[in-house]
Amino acid sequence: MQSLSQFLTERGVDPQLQPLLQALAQCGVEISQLVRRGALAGVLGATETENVQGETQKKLDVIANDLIKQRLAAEPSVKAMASEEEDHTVDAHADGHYLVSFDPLDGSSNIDINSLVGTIFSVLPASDRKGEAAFMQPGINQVAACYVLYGPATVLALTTGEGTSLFSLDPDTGEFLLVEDAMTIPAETNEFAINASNQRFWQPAMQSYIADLLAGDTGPRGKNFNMRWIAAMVGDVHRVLCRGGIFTYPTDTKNPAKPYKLRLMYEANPMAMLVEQAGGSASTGYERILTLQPEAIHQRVAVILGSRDEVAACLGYHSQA
Ligand SMILES: O=P(O)(O)OC[C@H]1O[C@](O)(COP(=O)(O)O)[C@@H](O)[C@@H]1O
Ligand SMILES: [Mg+2]
Ligand SMILES: [Mg+2]
Repeated sequence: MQSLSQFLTERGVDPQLQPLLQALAQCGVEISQLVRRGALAGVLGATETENVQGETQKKLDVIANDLIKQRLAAEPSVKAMASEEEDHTVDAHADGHYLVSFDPLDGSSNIDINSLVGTIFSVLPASDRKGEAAFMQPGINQVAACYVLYGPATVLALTTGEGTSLFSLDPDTGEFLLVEDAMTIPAETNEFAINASNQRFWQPAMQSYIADLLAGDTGPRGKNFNMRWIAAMVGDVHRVLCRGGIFTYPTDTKNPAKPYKLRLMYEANPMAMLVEQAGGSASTGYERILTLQPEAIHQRVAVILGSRDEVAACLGYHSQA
C-alpha cells in the first residue's frame, strides 16, 4: 500500500506543501494515540476555561490545540495559524507560504462518551496581508483540506484540489496508507443527518424539506429516508464521503445572537472542499460555501452538504421560500 509521502510525491503535489501535509498527518498520529488511551492518558473531562466561542473547553480541546500549534510553529512553510481554541491568529514564520486554520478537536461532546471525534485542517496561501486580514479569503482559495477521524481505525481524508483520497493509519508503523483514491459521493441518497431536536427553531424552508423526508414514500418525495446524527461533523461528513447522504446544520432561531453553529474557516470551508472534490456539493442554502467572502476568523455559517442531487432538492425548498 502506498504511504502518504509516496502518494504526495507521485501525484506531484507542490514540494513546498508536502512537508506541511506530513506535519498535519503527524498531528493526527499523536492525537490518535492520546484519544486511544483516553482516561489512561488523563485526557477526558472538561477544563474550567471557556474559549472565544463561549464554550467550556474540554481537556482534549486544549491538549490537541497546543500539540498542533507546537508542530505548526516548527514548520517553516507556515506563516500563521488560526484555531477554534485561539481568540486570535497566531504568527509563525514571516516568510512562510501557508496559513493553516484548524479545529483541533471536532465533536467535543463525544470525547467523554468514547464516541467519534476528529481534527479538521484548512490550508490557504499566504499573502502580504498580516494577522486576521490574511485569512479573509474565500474557501475556493484553499490549496489543501483534510480531516483526521479517530474511530475504530484512524483515517485521514485529504484533497489538494485533485480529488479526495482516504488514508488509514497503521498503528504499528505510525504511517498513513492509501486505502481509497478518488472518493466519489453518489449523487442520490436516502440518508439525512440533522439535529432534529432543533426542528421548531428552523426556517420554514428547512421545516418543509425535513417534513417531506420524514413523510417518506407516502409524501412528495415518494421514497423512504433514514436518519443518522453522530454529533461530530467529521464523523457525519466521513459517512457522506463513504456512502453518500446529506448533512446539514441549518440556521435556527434557538439563540438569535448565534443563528449558526458551524464555523466557516475551519469546519465548513475544508469540508466543502473535500465534498466538492468527491463530486458532492456544499451550500448555505442560498450560496456555495466555497465562494463566501469571510469577515471574521470565528464566523459561523449554515451548512448543507453531500450528495449533489439531494442538496439540490433541499435548495429547491429554499429558493421557493
Ligand atoms: O450538539 P449538536 O447540536 O448536535 O452539534 C453537533 C455539532 O457541533 C460540533 O460538535 C461542533 O464542533 P466542535 O465540537 O469542534 O465545537 C460539530 O462537530 C457537530 O456537527
Ligand atoms: Mg468542530
Ligand atoms: Mg472543536
